[in-house]
Amino acid sequence: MEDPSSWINLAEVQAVAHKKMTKPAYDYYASGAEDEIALREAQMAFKRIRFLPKMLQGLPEKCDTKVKVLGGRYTLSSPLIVPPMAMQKLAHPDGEIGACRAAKMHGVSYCLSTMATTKIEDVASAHSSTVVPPSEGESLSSLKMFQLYVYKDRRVSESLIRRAEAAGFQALVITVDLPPLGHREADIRNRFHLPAPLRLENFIGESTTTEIDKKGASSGLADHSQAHFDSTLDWSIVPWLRSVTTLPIVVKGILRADDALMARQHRVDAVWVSNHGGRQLDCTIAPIDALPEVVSALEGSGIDAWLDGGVRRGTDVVKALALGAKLVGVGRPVLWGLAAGGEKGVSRVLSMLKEELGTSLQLAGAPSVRDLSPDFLVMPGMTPFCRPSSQGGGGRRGIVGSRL
Ligand SMILES: Cc1cc2nc3c(=O)[nH]c(=O)nc-3n(C[C@H](O)[C@H](O)[C@H](O)COP(=O)(O)O)c2cc1C
Ligand SMILES: CCCCCCC(=O)C(=O)O
Repeated sequence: MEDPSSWINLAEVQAVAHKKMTKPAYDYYASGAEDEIALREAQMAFKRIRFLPKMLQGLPEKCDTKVKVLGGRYTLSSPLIVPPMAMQKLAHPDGEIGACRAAKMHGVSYCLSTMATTKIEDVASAHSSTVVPPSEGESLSSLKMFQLYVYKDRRVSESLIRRAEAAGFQALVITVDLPPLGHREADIRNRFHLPAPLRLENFIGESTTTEIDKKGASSGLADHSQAHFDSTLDWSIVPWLRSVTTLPIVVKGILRADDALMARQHRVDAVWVSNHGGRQLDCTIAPIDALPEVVSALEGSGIDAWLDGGVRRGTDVVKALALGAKLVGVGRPVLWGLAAGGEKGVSRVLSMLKEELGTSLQLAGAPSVRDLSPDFLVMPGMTPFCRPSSQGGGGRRGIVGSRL
């Protein structure tokens, strides 16, 4: 199991990573808040959705995965994104650089966390200098984005934004579902802290103390977020961000249609449906179950809906796309790949997922990700039926909302 090419699914990679990681690091990555209902539910909700595949569609040999995002500004090779995840060197010395390089090599977008163990500028230059060979005659294209936690001292946030913009990041993702930090019992029990020589590199030389690198009485994460993160944010943060940057703004952590409408009113560029991997408020709705309402609140606005949480299979990606997501994030499996095999491990995780996505599109009968729609799915509690059209050609499908 040492050789990434021997892995055949994402669950297997987690088992390899588990053996290699220290308990506090593994627990920090794997765990959710409190009883971990939201964590489990995010995955389970995908499994309750069924496909109604179309046959004999005259598909191309390889289905097209290109997507347009951020109001059509960018055409990307893949709908996949690595969401922001803190402290990637806890997994492997390749850390954020290994993960962003592997993502770029697969045409997968990458979002860097504020709480990284590698400096913004170093990640940007590693990403820019990664040369992607054309794949089947086509050049792969993806984005690099920066995720922001808003600090009580706005000068800290402003300086992070300016550094990210200067370094060439193409969008700013603001996370709105933390703080305060969720109640993560494993981290409290382990008195989680960042082991030396790892540091939160974006704060070196800044006045912000990090707390995370000292073993305290409880979780260093909770200490840091309580000391520095602004827990009083409201929608006025969007105009403030606009006053600091011209980058597209993505709001991450939305689960409700009325919040999506507020995002629309504030003209954000994308709404990222997420429950933070079940690490914040426990017992939240699964992101995939929240997606349809958010998509309908954004309809006609040109604002993208993106999604993450519980994505572990190509079929999960297809389901999210069919329900209207433009980008789909895969979180922990990337960390498991990193822990188990560094950059090569992340590369293997992304290649398995891309392969599963390609196969699932073909089996579902969709020539491209843009051809997907809810029509390919049977949602929980609904019974599919097919009836012949009155003209006798083809057939029309409907969904009866009766309970199974
Ligand atoms: C170890 C870890 C660290 C994370 N750090 C951040 C972060 O710094 N910023 C953020 O917005 N989300 C963070 N998240 C949440 C992810 O961006 C994403 O929403 C979540 O992992 C998706 O769920 P999944 O792991 O089931 O794919 C983190 C998640 C994990 C597992
Ligand atoms: C300072 C600690 C806040 C946690 C930052 C990382 C994160 O979002 C997570 O889920 O963990």
